Amino acid sequence: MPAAAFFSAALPPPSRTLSRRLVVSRAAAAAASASASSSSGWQGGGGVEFQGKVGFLGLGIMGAPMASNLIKAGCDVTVWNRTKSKCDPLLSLGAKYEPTPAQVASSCDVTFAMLADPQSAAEVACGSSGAAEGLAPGKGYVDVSTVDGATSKLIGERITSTGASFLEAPVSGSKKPAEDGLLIFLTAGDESLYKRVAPLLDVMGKSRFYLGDVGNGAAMKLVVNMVMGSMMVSFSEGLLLSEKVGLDPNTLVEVISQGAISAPMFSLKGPSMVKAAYPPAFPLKHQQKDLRLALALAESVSQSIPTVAAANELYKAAKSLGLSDHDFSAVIEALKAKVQSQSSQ
Ligand SMILES: NC(=O)C1=CN([C@@H]2O[C@H](COP(=O)(O)OP(=O)(O)OC[C@H]3O[C@@H](n4cnc5c(N)ncnc54)[C@H](OP(=O)(O)O)[C@@H]3O)[C@@H](O)[C@H]2O)C=CC1
Ligand SMILES: O=CCCC(=O)O
Repeated sequence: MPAAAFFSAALPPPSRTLSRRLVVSRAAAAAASASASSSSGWQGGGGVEFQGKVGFLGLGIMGAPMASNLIKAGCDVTVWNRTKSKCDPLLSLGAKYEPTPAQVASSCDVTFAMLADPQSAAEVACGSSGAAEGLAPGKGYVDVSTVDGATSKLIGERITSTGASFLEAPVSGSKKPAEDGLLIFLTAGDESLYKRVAPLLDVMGKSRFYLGDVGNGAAMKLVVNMVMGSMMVSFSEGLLLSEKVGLDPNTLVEVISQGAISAPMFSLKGPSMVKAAYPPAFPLKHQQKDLRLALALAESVSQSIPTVAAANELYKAAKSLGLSDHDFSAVIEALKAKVQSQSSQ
């Protein structure tokens, strides 16, 4: 059975409301696909089939492991990255290379893009030698970068003007989940493209949400990341305060891990934050970008998000301290600097 037919049969029909969504975990997809037969082409996790060549643009912290997982799963992958040397590890795994996004898009059936920010996502999709120049009817473009809804719509309009299909699919989950194929996809846009690439999403992720119109995936991602950015600031304040009042911050991390506010983020980042080590998994500059975009999203519906606004100021201060390329947990250093300057006044 073709993948699209399989998914139409296996998934519940979406409701007609704006919030309509399909939520599928990899376990559920694999279990359902065990009963589906397949004839030829690539067999992904759970026996679900994807036919065609896959392009991948942007091989940073996230893009490289995502593309790598597709290659390891047996997909025919063609890569491009602005800094060409970052393609080398993927080429060693068997990927092909094309020198422009347009050439990747033109040589592949579906192209994924994982770029830094709205500007780079738009440039790679719509700029000179951008992916749109290589797209045509029957092809698909899936933007997994974290951008704002307006940028995503702009990219989507350019992509669909070529006759190709567009899906926005930002991800929740960082470097390790990307390496382990455990990302969460927040998709919106062309539903048949969503169904077509579902087997690929299931290689790279543990679950996928289909959220309706383009912009809804971007909005969901920004809301999630604004909560995360504020949580990190609050955690940083707690770590510093615990130390200042004579407690061991490592014990605070342990106490938090056992209670109602336990979160993998605190357990994972806490021990290295106590040692003032911030190896980049989620670069601080991207977290600040997401807070900036979340503030604009809130502004668009006249909602006040004062905690996020305050957190954003701290991330901006951290950037001015030269911490942009460190992990976002380095925001604690901006707090330390603030506390120090207050105590020296
Ligand atoms: N790291 C994380 O934990 C997560 C990140 N994200 C989001 O995913 C996206 C990528 O993140 P991440 O991989 O961490 O970021 P990186 O900074 O590691 O990678 C950014 C990528 O964008 C490319 N790029 C930047 N500017 C341009 C440009 N002007 N033209 C072409 N390419 C460009 C870079 O190319 P080059 O190598 O040449 O610099 C690189 O491939 C971001 O939107 C981020 O917010 C989402 C979930 C988790
Ligand atoms: O955008 C980055 C998200 C990082 C995470 O979900 O851990």
